[in-house]
Amino acid sequence: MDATTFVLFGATGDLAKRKIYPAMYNLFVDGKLPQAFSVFGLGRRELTDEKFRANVEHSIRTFSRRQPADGSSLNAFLEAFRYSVLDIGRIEDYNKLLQLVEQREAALGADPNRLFYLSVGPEFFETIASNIQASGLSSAAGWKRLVIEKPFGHDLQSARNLNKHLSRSFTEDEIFRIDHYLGKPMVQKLEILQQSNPVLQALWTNRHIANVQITANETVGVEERAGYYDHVGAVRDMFQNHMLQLLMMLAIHLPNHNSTSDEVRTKKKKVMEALEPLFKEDVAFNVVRGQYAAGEIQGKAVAGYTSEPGIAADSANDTFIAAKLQIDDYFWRGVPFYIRTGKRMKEKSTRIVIEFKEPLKQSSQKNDERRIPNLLVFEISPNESITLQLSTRDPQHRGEFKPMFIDFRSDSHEVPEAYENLIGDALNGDPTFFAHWDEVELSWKWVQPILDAFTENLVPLQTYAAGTYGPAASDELLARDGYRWQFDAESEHNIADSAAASVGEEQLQKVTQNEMQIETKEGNTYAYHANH
Ligand SMILES: NC(=O)C1=CN([C@@H]2O[C@H](COP(=O)(O)OP(=O)(O)OC[C@H]3O[C@@H](n4cnc5c(N)ncnc54)[C@H](OP(=O)(O)O)[C@@H]3O)[C@@H](O)[C@H]2O)C=CC1
Ligand SMILES: O=C1O[C@H](COP(=O)(O)O)[C@@H](O)[C@H](O)[C@H]1O
Repeated sequence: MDATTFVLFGATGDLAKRKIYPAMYNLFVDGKLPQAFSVFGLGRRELTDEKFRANVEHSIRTFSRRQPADGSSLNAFLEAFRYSVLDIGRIEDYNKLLQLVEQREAALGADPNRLFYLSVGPEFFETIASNIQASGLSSAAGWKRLVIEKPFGHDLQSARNLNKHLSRSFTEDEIFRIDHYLGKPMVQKLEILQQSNPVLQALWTNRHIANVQITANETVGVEERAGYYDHVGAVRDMFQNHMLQLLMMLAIHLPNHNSTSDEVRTKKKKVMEALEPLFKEDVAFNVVRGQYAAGEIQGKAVAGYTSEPGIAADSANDTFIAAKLQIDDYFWRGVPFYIRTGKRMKEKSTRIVIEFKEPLKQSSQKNDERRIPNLLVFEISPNESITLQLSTRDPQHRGEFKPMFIDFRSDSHEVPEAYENLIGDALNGDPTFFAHWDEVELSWKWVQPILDAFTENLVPLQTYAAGTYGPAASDELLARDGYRWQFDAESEHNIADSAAASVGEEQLQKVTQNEMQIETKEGNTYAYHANH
């Protein structure tokens, strides 16, 4: 891997502490950092190198999925870290930084490849990019990359302005826009699973798929981010970026060979271009806008959104959004995609559910409660799993339809954090799992009528009690088409619970992480296995 100087703006901030340092440490343990590697942490606070390293160590000990086995390997890692005071608006600080960086590169005999990571508020992105260029930090003979955190713009116009500004200092190939959902291992697996699996390839069309449901539910509320969140809401915070990226990753059809990042991006762009546009007048019919009221989560009473510290009592900000989208192309025409995301929901779960069409009509009513749909479920977080729910019934006795589950679960300790994948890719110069400008622009373009409709109050703000699955209107959005949200905690998503529910608790013989056996009253044994 190329020698790299990692220049971290916002080195004293929350993201660096909770995500970036632990991710770097895990890359180091896995031997995925360059041999010649230096980190320059930047912030206004006065810190010595020693204090900075102690802070980094603390963050690793608190947040890393792996703990240092011995001091010497941790010290070898920390040796790469240096701190420099820098005020983003002061060009002199960049000039001073350039000297320090050059000295370090000379000491290591390393090529001047520089990765600039902007872990600061979005109001600073343009100034930093300009000052990096003006100071000469980016004009050395090596490569330069700009890794930029979200949010990328506040609406379509501001995103375009930001991109125009950044492109004065960095080319598109040099800009790595982080969307941490793209770093989640299960999201990355979507691409590989589809490419290497003829079963999935054959199923991935409107001939077999009835609808797709994409959920990102959180139990947390606004936390300490009132100032930021009350201006963005669920639509900007989650929907425009993470949720639409999940949609793109699910809906792309890739060629039968290892795709290049250009191929992936081109196909993702095609998905966005084929999304049926939503007109402002139609938003109320296709989009549900919600805000949490007081309620209870896991037995604990929680406040409503407008009673949260820093939120105005009359705030109409959305903490929940659900929407129906349609992709008008050969593969997906006629398949509704339902997307929802919300705070203070009943459970933390990010998942994609594919509901297949029913070959056997069990009932003339699509939304008959007894119906057992065939589902493929990608559980993205907090735990990773892939579950195939098959509708079946005992062939001898021709009883009721029952679900049968084939379930794969990953060992959570072995699963890398999203930031590990993304920082590793940025160091390698692989842009596959970063958001290209075309995707970002098309996402904002699609979302803009929703923003306008919310601003003009064309969509009623529905309240939902904290600890639920959102407003009733979210269920109605699907019920209208004869569907319902699948796999919520109170439905069949726990393999053990659901197996017990389907055959009777006393018959459940054995459930391990990857294997389950059920013996029915008739003496039939069903074994369900996870396939590694
Ligand atoms: N925290 C999170 O979980 C997530 C954050 N993000 C994004 O990451 C970015 C950083 O967020 P977060 O770490 O939470 O923010 P914090 O407020 O915790 O940290 C901000 C950082 O910016 C530095 N900073 C602020 N003003 C200046 C200045 N004028 N000159 C130099 N440095 C400055 C601060 O350093 P100092 O005070 O020492 O000057 C601090 O290191 C944001 O874009 C956010 O949207 C994205 C996803 C999740
Ligand atoms: O980007 C964001 O994501 C988090 C949710 O991320 P997850 O990895 O825990 O699913 C969300 O809480 C936050 O509001 C948003 O800015």
